[in-house]
Amino acid sequence: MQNNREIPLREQNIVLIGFMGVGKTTIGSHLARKLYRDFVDIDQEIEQEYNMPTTEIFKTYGEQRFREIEKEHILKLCRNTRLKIISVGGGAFLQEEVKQACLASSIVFFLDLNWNSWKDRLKMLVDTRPNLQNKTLAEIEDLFRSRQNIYAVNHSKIDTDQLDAEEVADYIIQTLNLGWELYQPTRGLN
Ligand SMILES: Nc1ncnc2c1ncn2[C@@H]1O[C@H](COP(=O)(O)OP(=O)(O)O)[C@@H](O)[C@H]1O
Ligand SMILES: O=C(O)C1=C[C@@H](OP(=O)(O)O)[C@@H](O)[C@H](O)C1
Ligand SMILES: [Mg+2]
Repeated sequence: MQNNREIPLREQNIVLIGFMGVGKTTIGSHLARKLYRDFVDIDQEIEQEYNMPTTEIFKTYGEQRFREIEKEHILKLCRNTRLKIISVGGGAFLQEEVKQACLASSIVFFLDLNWNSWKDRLKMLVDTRPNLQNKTLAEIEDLFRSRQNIYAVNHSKIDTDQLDAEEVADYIIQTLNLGWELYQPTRGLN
């Protein structure tokens, strides 16, 4: 496993985590464009591999199989790549090995959103998120709250409540620039 002490800070992958619908895919693609990096969305990779949407993969093969494929994709990226912007699904950090691999090899940003803001997005999410289907609002709130502890260990938490996706991406870039300059300054290198 690549360890983040072996990869220069400025070249480490950036991994976005957080609950379904907080904006990992949208913000990740803005971030990649703004930083001139490749964007990898793990759900999109899996959907391409299986040539079917996530909902169908869950129905046909089950969530357990989805988690195995998800783990394979993420571990491979952690081992073999740098300079990527990676959006992982909201359940990826349920797997301890995935969480540890990301934290060891990459800079992990937790996109936080409060429940009140999140629930306004439910309608537009439910058709494409199998883990939101056939649940009451109270059950979804329980899932939302119980998932928070898997995101609690991260390198930086971004409060996205008051920001649009582009603003979140800009804020992440400011945070990265501060960290990069502090820990691996470019001044005096040439
Ligand atoms: N900061 C934001 N403010 C408002 N809406 C957003 C924001 N980020 C994402 N969205 C919207 O929320 C929905 C879910 O975003 P998505 O990027 O698919 O989330 P995730 O990948 O975390 O599941 C999309 O319709 C997207 O346009
Ligand atoms: O949290 C989850 O269990 C899931 C989140 C989804 O990704 P997003 O977080 O991008 O919606 C996707 O991986 C799958 O539907 C399962
Ligand atoms: Mg997504």
